Amino acid sequence: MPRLPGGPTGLGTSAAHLRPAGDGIVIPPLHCPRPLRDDRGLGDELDERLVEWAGQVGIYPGRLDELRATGFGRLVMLCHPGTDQVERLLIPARCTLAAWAVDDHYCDDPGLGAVPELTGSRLGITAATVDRVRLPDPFAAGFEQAVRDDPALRAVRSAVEHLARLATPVQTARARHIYTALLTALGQEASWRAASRTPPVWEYLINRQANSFQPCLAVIDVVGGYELAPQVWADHRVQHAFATAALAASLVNDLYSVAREGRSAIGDFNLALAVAAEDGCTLQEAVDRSAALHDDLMRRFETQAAELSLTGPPELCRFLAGITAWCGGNHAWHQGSPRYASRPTPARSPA
Ligand SMILES: CC(C)=CCC/C(C)=C(\C)COP(=O)(O)OP(=O)(O)O
Repeated sequence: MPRLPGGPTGLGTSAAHLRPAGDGIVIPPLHCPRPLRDDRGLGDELDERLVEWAGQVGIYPGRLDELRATGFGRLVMLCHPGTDQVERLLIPARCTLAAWAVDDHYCDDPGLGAVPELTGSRLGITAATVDRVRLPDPFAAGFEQAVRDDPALRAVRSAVEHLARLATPVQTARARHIYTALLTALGQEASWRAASRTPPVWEYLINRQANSFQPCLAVIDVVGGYELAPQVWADHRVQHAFATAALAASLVNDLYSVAREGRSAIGDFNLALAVAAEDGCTLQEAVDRSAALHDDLMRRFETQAAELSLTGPPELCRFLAGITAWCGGNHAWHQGSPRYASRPTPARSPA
């Protein structure tokens, strides 16, 4: 693991102060861009619309006030500064919330019905929902009934349908593919949980590469109203830069959720917990090493993006700038969302 660097430097570097993460753990300042906008009114409007949608599909029953306060709409407002069109921003907002709902309802939160023995089976059905699987009759009816009966599946289907209305077929296929890889990785994590096993750091990082914000980054051009051509997307250098940024952004989540995941009732995973187990160091040292890895990845992405932007087509430059903006918004959101506050999350609201 890289050692802790000397702190953030340079233009656009976050000047975040040391932040308590609970139990006396402190998150060091991270090398991450600042968000390009913070429009609270727009974030609130998106949150209201998301809560309305969540109520319709039935996710987070009894927790809609907590959901509003978590601010997934605010996250999308911060991460996609190129538009203030609510309907357009609701496309990634629904996809993001549906992914989080699958994670919470199936994997992480027994209060929302997560049962470790059922996780693999549920994720498989989710993948079929993402992929619009078409079964021959009479079996299709059973699958359709399962989707109708399950709030997380209803959310996934609705989010992907909304996406497909705005996205090109190429973009929709890309999003479906990445979403399915996320579900595979959630299954890998579920097997660690079932075996009460903390993975070695290398295996954790393989998982976190796909169990990550890749599905959010993959729709940046959809929100922007342009299309990254399939041959550009398939370029291994573009894939590398994309994966580097997605992993860095997911390590931001790991850092800010150390306290939350440490007090999980069902067992949860993050890089610092894996590092502490492997290296036998304190949790604070593991957090510092995780932050250093985040910073290393962000700098790698900056170099990769700069090189690709020199020679790539305009859409690629725009996409890479979109990833940078997304990372800045993601960091700002994690700093402020009550989901990651060291205090317990707000009490449940009535259904
Ligand atoms: C938004 C999206 C694509 C989410 C899918 C997976 C997911 C929920 C994350 C990458 C966030 O990480 P984690 O599961 O650790 O989230 P929490 O710390 O529980 O908020």
